[in-house]
Amino acid sequence: MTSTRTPDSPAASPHPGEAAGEPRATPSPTPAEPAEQEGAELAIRTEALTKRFRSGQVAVDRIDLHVPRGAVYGFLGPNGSGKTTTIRMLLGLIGASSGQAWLLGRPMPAAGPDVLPRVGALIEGPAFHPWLSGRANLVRLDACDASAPPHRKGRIDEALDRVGLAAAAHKKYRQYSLGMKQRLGLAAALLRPRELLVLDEPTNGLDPQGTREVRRLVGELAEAGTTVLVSSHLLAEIENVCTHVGIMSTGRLVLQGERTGLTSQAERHLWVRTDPEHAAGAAQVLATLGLTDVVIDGTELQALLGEISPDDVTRALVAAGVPVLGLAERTPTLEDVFVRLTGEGFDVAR
Ligand SMILES: Nc1ncnc2c1ncn2[C@@H]1O[C@H](COP(=O)(O)OP(=O)(O)OP(=O)(O)O)[C@@H](O)[C@H]1O
Repeated sequence: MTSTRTPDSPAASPHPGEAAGEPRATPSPTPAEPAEQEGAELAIRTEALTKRFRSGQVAVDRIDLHVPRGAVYGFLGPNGSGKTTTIRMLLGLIGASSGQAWLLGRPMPAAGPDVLPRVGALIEGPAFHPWLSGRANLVRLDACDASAPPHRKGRIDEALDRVGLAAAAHKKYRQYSLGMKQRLGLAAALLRPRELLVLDEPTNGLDPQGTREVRRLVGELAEAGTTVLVSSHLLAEIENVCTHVGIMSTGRLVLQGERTGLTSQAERHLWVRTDPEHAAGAAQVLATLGLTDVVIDGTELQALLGEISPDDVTRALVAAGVPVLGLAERTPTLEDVFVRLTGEGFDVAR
């Protein structure tokens, strides 16, 4: 289950699997690692942040995250690639084995008490009471937040409304579907304005309509000036709403930057559709022209275009007697970039 944990509340005890006796991240800045300043350009920064569990597994391997203020940063990667572990370190819920992290320009976990009230989070972990209604759970969470602004009732109703839970507000939490639980977690993160929102897999358990709503909500929050870090193992679900992305693969940050820049550098793809009798012949034509990585999937073909123009491909196919039922240059997706970088499908788990 994924629910919310407000980082305002005291940090959780170390994760059960956390390595004991390991060196932790230096909590306060040293002269060699100067503190970032309030108002720093980056809402989140890490330097060689690393987590090694007691099992010996390095779940997060020296990552340097750069999340600019005002960005919607898609923190992407297959299941098990280290996203949640990173987020838990960022929020001070588990200690780092080495490396350093700053939130809103302040070193973590040392500055947690100051900085976490300005950060909303949706992350894994039990936080809601099963026998209370969704609304009563929010009232309870809000009451624990000493720095919450007044007018609690209005804020709670507004948060429930924003995530589409107004009608189910009085239902008991244990009767909520996974998607409703997820929405309640989001509502808790939205109880008051935050400078930074950290959402771990917010679309988990949501139907396509719920996923669209989360995307819209993230867009609205960003427009209002909130920096949002949103993690997902479903690239396509989230990539369109992101201004920046960081992609994890087996604990390493393999790619980071502005989303449009990352895909425009990727290689051009061609998609062709023909009839069943001509698919193999079409593949032959593409290969002869110099296209690479030609893949046939029924009557559809995909290939890397290189420097060849789609018009030349159309002419060559027609000249070879291949019926061209469809042909398009396809904009590479982040998944294409990921697969090319890692040689793995995006849904690979380990
Ligand atoms: N307490 C723990 N002890 C040992 N290994 C752990 C622990 N927690 C996580 N791991 C391992 O660390 C790796 C990274 O896990 P993490 O939950 O950070 O991945 P993730 O990218 O968030 O995955 P998902 O998308 O499935 O949530 C995984 O291989 C996981 O099995």
